Amino acid sequence: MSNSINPERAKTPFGTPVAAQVLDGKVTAATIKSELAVRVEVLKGRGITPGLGTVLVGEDPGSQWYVRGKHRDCAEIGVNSVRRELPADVSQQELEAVLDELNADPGTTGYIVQLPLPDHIDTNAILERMDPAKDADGLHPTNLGRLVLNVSSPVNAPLPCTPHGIVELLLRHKIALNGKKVLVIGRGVTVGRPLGLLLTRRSINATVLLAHTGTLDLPELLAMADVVVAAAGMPAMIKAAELKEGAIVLDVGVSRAVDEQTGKSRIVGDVDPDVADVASWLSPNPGGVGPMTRAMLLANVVEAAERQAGIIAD
Ligand SMILES: Nc1nc(=O)c2c([nH]1)NC[C@@H]1CN(c3ccc(C(=O)N[C@@H](CCC(=O)O)C(=O)O)cc3)C=[N+]21
Ligand SMILES: [Mg+2]
Repeated sequence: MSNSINPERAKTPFGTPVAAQVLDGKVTAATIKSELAVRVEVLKGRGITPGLGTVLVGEDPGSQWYVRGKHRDCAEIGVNSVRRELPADVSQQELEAVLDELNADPGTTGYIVQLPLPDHIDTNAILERMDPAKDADGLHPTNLGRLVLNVSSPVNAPLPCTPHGIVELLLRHKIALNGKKVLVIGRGVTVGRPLGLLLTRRSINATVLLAHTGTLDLPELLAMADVVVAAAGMPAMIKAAELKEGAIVLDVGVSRAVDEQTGKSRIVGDVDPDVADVASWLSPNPGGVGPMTRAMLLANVVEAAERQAGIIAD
């Protein structure tokens, strides 16, 4: 972090920069996991053990790492998990046959297909092949459709994990978005697009600006945003000087860089570290939205099992 004082910040009554408060995804995810563990016990008392299936195609080390983490998370809250690993050259038909097995397996109450899939696979056809009642990512077209129709909630259908994690992270820090201008950067199907739908619900009531690579004047939008959600995957693209004083900033993008000193790979977010000098709240990366995404996956698995057991989630 630089030592220079942002000139705008220096004009505040405080005179010197005050570091942003941390939107701590690690601590919040741990709280959510302990709440879910109680619900898992209730299900087990009724003879139902929730089970997550993961489907991993190919040997990308990053994807392998994420999937391992998901199984660890399940074990922590008493959820069973099964792993299906397929070679990178698996055919569409073979992959669909695995989904059919998981759809039919009563022990698998929810599952995910780790993305991205290899280019020769039709990803949308795969997502559509899933049983929407077992869709732990909330990415089946039926569940995305329910989000558009505003009938999804934990009661009726799963929500996509990262958008839900972002909303939950804000709620649990008592940050209300009613009437606020939220700039979402990135229009991907897993984050930006569904997040816009979630934030504009009446219960949250934000005004959403959805920016993307075709956006012409991003600085103009950044200057007016009360909240910025950076999900572009462009290292350190959000700079302190572009932001409104006191903005709330969520760093979602994940890029990797090799540390010159250690030679180790490390995570680089979309937000420049200097942003901590002007933001009122900042989600770190790592330690922010990533752990929340994983917690919301667990929530989807538990809620799917509750729906299957006829227990209504709240
Ligand atoms: N079907 C599917 N569902 C997904 O949810 C999905 C996916 N495919 N493909 C890849 C992305 C990426 N993703 C992350 C989840 C957790 C962290 C996470 O917990 N990160 C840690 C640090 C991780 C590290 O140190 O490498 C953190 O932010 O603190 C990151 C990224 C889920 N994804
Ligand atoms: Mg993170």
